[in-house]
Amino acid sequence: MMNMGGPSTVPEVHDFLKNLFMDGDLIPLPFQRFLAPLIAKRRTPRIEQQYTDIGGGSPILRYTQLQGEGMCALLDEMNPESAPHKSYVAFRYARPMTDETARQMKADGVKRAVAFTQYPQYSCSTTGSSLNELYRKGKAGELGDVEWSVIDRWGTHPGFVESVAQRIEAALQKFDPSKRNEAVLLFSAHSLPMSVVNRGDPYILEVSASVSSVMERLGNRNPYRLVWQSQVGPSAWMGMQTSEALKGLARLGKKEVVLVPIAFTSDHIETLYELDLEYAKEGEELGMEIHRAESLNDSPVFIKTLADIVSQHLKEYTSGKVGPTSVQLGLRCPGCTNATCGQQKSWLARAGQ
Ligand SMILES: C=CC1=C(C)c2cc3[nH]c(cc4nc(cc5[nH]c(cc1n2)c(C)c5CCC(=O)O)C(CCC(=O)O)=C4C)c(C)c3C=C
Ligand code: FES
Ligand SMILES: [Fe+2]
Repeated sequence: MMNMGGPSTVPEVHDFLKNLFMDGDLIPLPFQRFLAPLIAKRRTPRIEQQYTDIGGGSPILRYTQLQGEGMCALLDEMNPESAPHKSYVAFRYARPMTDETARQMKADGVKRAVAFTQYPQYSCSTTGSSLNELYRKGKAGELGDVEWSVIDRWGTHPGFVESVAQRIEAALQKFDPSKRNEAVLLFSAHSLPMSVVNRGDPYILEVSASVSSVMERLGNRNPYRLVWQSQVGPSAWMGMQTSEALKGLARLGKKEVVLVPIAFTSDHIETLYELDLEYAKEGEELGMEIHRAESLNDSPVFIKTLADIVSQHLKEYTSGKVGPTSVQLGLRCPGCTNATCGQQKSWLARAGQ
């Protein structure tokens, strides 16, 4: 289960940020090895404070382990032919990282594995970075003799759509019935730098597709927008910004809003800090009633969905109906200049043979 990860405790914030700024697939910096530790150090106090404010750390490891265990228990029943199933966590910027997990898998004698991204929608800055890391470890011989296949995106899977829709329905229940159909559904996703969007990254399209599917499932009863949050640094990022959207809606007299995190499956600093603390406060000052759709976290419908996605993948891969990755993963962004992306794709495409 691949994801970015988060610091489980406040003292882990610095290493998390350092690993993040060292990632040239996410943030290409000149003199990366030199600049990354400096930027990380400068940002650490502010981000430490944010993790302190949300209760002392990120819950992502706890939720990922819980989701993985629930998923495997279901898979043992659904796909007895490949049982027993075991989940491992491979985070990009926090422990357990890819190399640590690879060592554990080797020690356990794993011969067949599915690299399952936990980002529903694909971006080269997120899932792509995790796959590039997997490729580097594979090339260095750290992964042992494992047959890999990849689940690289699932943002319109009916189970995912259903899980999000149920969280939105629960949030809508909090409004007075007279206001319920007027509430604006404000889907919010982590933004991307325009430099990434403009090289042809598929993330914006895939997040939009998730939103359309969820709205269709909800019967399009509420007006909605997709907006973007968590810009970092001075460059141009995809907009409109979530905080600006809230102010704009207040100005237009639209005071009932449901905030819906759509690009992360468990709580993290962005839901708990930005959405709940910052925007809720802002909204209150603007006289708004804002409720947040809960993250999927330990949702049983979502855990069943994870099992369904893997079950279907295992069956289709084993029968030869699909290859080791999606067809879509095979195409590099038209503006890609990162040689690792090309090597990663040919390594993964051969991995199942
Ligand atoms: C699908 C989600 C995410 C995308 C896409 C994404 C792209 C992206 N992020 C940065 C820079 C930073 N992101 C930071 C934190 C962070 N990012 C995501 C998710 C996505 N990022 C999460 C879940 C988190 C936080 C982890 C948590 O526990 O909440 C940070 C560190 C925080 C900070 O310093 O403000 C940076 C930096 C870029 C440049 C980028 C696309 C290229
Ligand atoms: S940046 Fe998208 S394939 Fe390299
Ligand atoms: Fe990010």
